[in-house]
Amino acid sequence: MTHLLVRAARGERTERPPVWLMRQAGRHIPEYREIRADYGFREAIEDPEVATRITLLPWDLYEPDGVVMFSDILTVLEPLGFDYHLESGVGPVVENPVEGPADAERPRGTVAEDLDFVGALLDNLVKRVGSETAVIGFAGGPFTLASYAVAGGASRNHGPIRRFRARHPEAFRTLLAAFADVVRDYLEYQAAHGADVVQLFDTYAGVLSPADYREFVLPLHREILSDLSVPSIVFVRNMAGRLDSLDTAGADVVGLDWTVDMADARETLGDRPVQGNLDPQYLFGPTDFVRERTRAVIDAAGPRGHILNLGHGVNRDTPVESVRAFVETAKSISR
Ligand SMILES: Cc1c2[nH]c(c1CCC(=O)O)Cc1[nH]c(c(CCC(=O)O)c1C)Cc1[nH]c(c(CCC(=O)O)c1C)Cc1[nH]c(c(C)c1CCC(=O)O)C2
Repeated sequence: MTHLLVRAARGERTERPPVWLMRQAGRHIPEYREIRADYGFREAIEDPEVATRITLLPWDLYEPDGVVMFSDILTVLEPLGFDYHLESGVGPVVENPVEGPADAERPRGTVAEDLDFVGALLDNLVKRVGSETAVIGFAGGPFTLASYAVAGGASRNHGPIRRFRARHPEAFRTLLAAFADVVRDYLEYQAAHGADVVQLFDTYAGVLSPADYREFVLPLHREILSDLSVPSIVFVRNMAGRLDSLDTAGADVVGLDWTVDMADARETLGDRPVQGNLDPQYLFGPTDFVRERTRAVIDAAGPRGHILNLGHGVNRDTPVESVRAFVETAKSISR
């Protein structure tokens, strides 16, 4: 059986839109917060049994059309030669950030060895729910990873990596290319372990000027995504007005944030399958409002090649009832 999510990713007409949520396995779920009281963030990610339990929390609550492996985009920093941890209240911290242009390339590890816990997690998921729902893998994109690697953590408007691009364009290019090589290996590794679909989160690449995105990042997106052995989704925020660029990133599906009007996106992108794009903050409104706005997204996207999702990750403290209303709206459709 081909999963509904895969059929939509290929651009088929579906009887209803498949639905999942970015960051569905996380802090909006009370049981997640309980598990995290017993395990550190990296401990949870690196223990395949704990990561399996966390991945399946939203499956137990909502039965979405895909389960996204519980992991983080930053895990791949390890084979790239960076150490990191998550600091509560601060966010991710990279302990040995890029020091300068000479530091753009470091000795690299191997994905299959350094990230063997991800393969074990995917094996578990395929065994447990693979016949019922799609298993979704993912990786961070080169720009988003490089932003953390250069700034050493979250940064306001990604100033450090943008300054690095201005001062050291060749080192910037080398750094991104090294990241892209590992990311491609990593996504193929996930496909080999049974991921049905993979998503590239280059969430922050939209802070670049259109010309810089086209020159430095787009060719790498193509290198990563073209000819992968499973369908792929590309997600970059703040690309309203330049979806034509994103359309050529090599992905089967273009992810849309909530600042894009779905009907406009359809006009620009033609037959290209799309994913999105309800504003995650709408889930803090009344459930009738959630249903109505979700229905509007589904109607604007039409019956062919649409994966219903939020326009970005689900926020912490989002009511479980709202997420349920969102998923049920997709499931109630029959066409
Ligand atoms: C930039 C980025 C990161 N991580 C990710 C991105 C790209 C996409 C996006 O912007 O949403 C992607 C990500 N992070 C996580 C997933 C898991 C799968 C899913 O449910 O979608 C995915 C796909 C789990 C996580 N990753 C993280 C958590 C929270 C961990 C916790 O506090 O328990 C989860 C559930 C930690 C993390 N990791 C990162 C950030 C910014 C944070 C939050 C820091 C904070 O606010 O405390 C880096």
